[in-house]
Amino acid sequence: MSAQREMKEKNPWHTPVTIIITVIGVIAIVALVTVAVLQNRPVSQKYKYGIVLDAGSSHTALYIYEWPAEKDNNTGRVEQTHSCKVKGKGISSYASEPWKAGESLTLCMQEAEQKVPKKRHHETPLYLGATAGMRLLNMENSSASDKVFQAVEKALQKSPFSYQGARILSGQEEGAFGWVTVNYLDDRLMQGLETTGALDLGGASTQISFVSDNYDGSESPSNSVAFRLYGNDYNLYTHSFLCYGKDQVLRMALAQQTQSGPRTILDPCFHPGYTEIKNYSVLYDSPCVSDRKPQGAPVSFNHRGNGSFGQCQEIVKSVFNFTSCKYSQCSFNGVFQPLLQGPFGAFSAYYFVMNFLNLTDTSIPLDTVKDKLTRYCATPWDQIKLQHPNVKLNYLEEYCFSGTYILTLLTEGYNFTSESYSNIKFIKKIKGSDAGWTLGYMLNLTNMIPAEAPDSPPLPHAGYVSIVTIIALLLVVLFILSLRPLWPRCSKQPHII
Ligand SMILES: O=c1[nH]cnc2c1ncn2[C@@H]1O[C@H](COP(=O)(O)OP(=O)(O)O)[C@@H](O)[C@H]1O
Ligand SMILES: [Ca+2]
Repeated sequence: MSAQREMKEKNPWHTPVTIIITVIGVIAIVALVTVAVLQNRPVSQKYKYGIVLDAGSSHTALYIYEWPAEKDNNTGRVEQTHSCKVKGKGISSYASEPWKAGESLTLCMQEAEQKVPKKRHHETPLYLGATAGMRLLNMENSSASDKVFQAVEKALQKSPFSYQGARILSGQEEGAFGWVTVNYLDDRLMQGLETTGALDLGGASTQISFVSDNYDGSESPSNSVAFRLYGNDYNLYTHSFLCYGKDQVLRMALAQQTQSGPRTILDPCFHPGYTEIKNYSVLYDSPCVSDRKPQGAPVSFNHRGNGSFGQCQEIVKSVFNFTSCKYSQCSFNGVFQPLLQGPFGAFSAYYFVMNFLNLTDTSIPLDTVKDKLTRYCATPWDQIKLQHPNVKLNYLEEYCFSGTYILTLLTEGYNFTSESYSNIKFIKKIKGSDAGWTLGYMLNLTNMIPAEAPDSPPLPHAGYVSIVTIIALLLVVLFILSLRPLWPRCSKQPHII
């Protein structure tokens, strides 16, 4: 027998029994690990969708949200994937021809059908929420607002999505859901971090919402919204000022200047050289000013600008009432407001206006901001038009007024100081999703923010797989070692024979 052959015969690894056992063992381990990996792999990307229509006073916008299908309950991973701006004005402007309100939504609804995968259509919830424009129409003419809703419902019921209803949000809901959106997108809720206040400026109303340590909801309970989210309790202060959106405040400022029924006004909130003929009946056609329409006024007036920030601010201040406050402290119009606290995100028209004016940087001292706005307002209208040939004139003419209103609302109305002004961030989007009430509204209606913190698996996926693999390998080694008593017997057998 050669030395080589002897070695081979003595090597226990080379006996058929051991080889078979080892091969079976290895196959078993490979199978175990494969099953563990496959079983625990996140399900290949399947998404769910939700659609919210924001029927604002000035226009309607459609938002599509998306989240991983197996995680809808707890992970804070809902994102906006698409938005569509409905052509034309807000639904409340169709009071005299309601069917057009429904029709106006068609293009965006068709777009949504393209964007959401077909097999998900039937399970995709679709909501419409209307804000201050419809609140005002409902106050003014509730049958007209009902007809607008009927028309809108009819259009939305035709869609392949799971239509969940159209309704007017209360001011508290609008404020609170805006706050939920901002804090959800910033991952502040799940992690229980200090929250960000929300400032929303619309065309017909404006909202302020924040958590303040010295507010427990007992003073002015109508301004309080209590939440339990991811195991944390929040006592949110929120208030919505109807008629204090920028379009309605502009009406109030013009009403203030046309009380005597003049044929011409020289408006400091508009640029020098601006001149437009405006109709009294159009100006006063809103519940925010209708009771102040001057008797015996002519049909129209010549609206001329003289561009003075200081004088404009005086007019804007006159739309706030500071005379009475029955609470420990107030913002304006006798509305309770606790001490401002923490950072704030200011979105919607706050952002559009301040972004246009290049004033989104709140580290610039407030006095410098005012100086810049003073210079902007004093710039002749012709020059403004030349500098911004691509900006729609109906927006362009109002930025001096809107900028003045925003600074006045923040400082005189809400009591931001030159110090706390820097706590404000003017924002449009957070991580790709628009700041606004729509996301918070959908998260609430789909129960996607649990009251209690979700149970998280004790190990991350990779850790779990590694541990299973290591244990399996250990078992193989132990198994092979356990066969040791067989080794000498097997190798001796040929010698016996
Ligand atoms: O590009 C823009 N520049 C200036 N203002 C804008 C722009 N886009 C939207 N806005 C304004 O933002 C406001 C949006 O208000 P919205 O229609 O949401 O009313 P609501 O929230 O009071 O119901 C309106 O005043 C609208 O004119
Ligand atoms: Ca709005």
